[in-house]
Amino acid sequence: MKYIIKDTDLRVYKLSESCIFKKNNERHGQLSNMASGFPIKVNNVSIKTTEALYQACRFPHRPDIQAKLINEISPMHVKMLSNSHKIDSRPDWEDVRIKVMKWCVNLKLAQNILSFGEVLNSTGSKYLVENSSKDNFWGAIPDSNNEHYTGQNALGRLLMDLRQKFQGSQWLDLLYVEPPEISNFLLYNDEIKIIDERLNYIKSLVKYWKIEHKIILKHFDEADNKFYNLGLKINGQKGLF
Ligand SMILES: Nc1nc(O)c(N)c(N[C@@H]2O[C@H](COP(=O)(O)O)[C@@H](O)[C@H]2O)n1
Repeated sequence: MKYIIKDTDLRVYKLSESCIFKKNNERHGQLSNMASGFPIKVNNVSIKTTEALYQACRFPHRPDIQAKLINEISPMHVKMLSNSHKIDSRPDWEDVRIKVMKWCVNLKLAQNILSFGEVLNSTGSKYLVENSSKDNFWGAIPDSNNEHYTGQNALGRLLMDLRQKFQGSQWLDLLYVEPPEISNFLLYNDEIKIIDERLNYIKSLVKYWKIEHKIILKHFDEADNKFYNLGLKINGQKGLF
């Protein structure tokens, strides 16, 4: 099922059917954009959280603000800092923010495919819902008993969509992340292009195999070379896995 998000779309989620996430250190907290441990690299710039990446995308024409957001350690401070510069947001921000968020969470998975993939898998088929006290756009607001959550839950729905793709047969395609189709998608004045993590994924598997199975190392060395050559050939092309 696809989670197409429309502005008028309020939904009600039952606690018993949902994985509710809020704080990083609570259950399912790793689904939050504020969660650390899922670093991202874009145009060779290291970014600590999806929150920092998402907020930096508000200001493509202000690399100075992007740098402040990216260098900020606390993701909550990132959000507050971004809020303080809201007036400088790209003029079409409201129209493009869902596409940007989708790209951010895709990248979180592509660059942390085993760890974040495990987080997504651990939620089974439950609804994913960001618990927010006041934001019923990205999240959903609990009732007084914390039993029902009402909101558009845009972030949760993007994550459910991502989980569904991750659990499908084409999941390796998620390693090939195309930028959202929007103008001026820039980091530090440089255009953000396709991010292809397929070769890195293969290398990480080969590294894992070498550590875990030293005894059959020579076979994997041979495979490593083959994969590496394959990787060089496939670099930049879609759909070859
Ligand atoms: N931790 C937290 N506190 C809140 O009050 C929130 N609204 C959220 N939601 C997250 O904030 C990001 C969206 O920011 P904008 O409102 O678009 O500036 C996004 O990561 C939501 O998941 N989180």
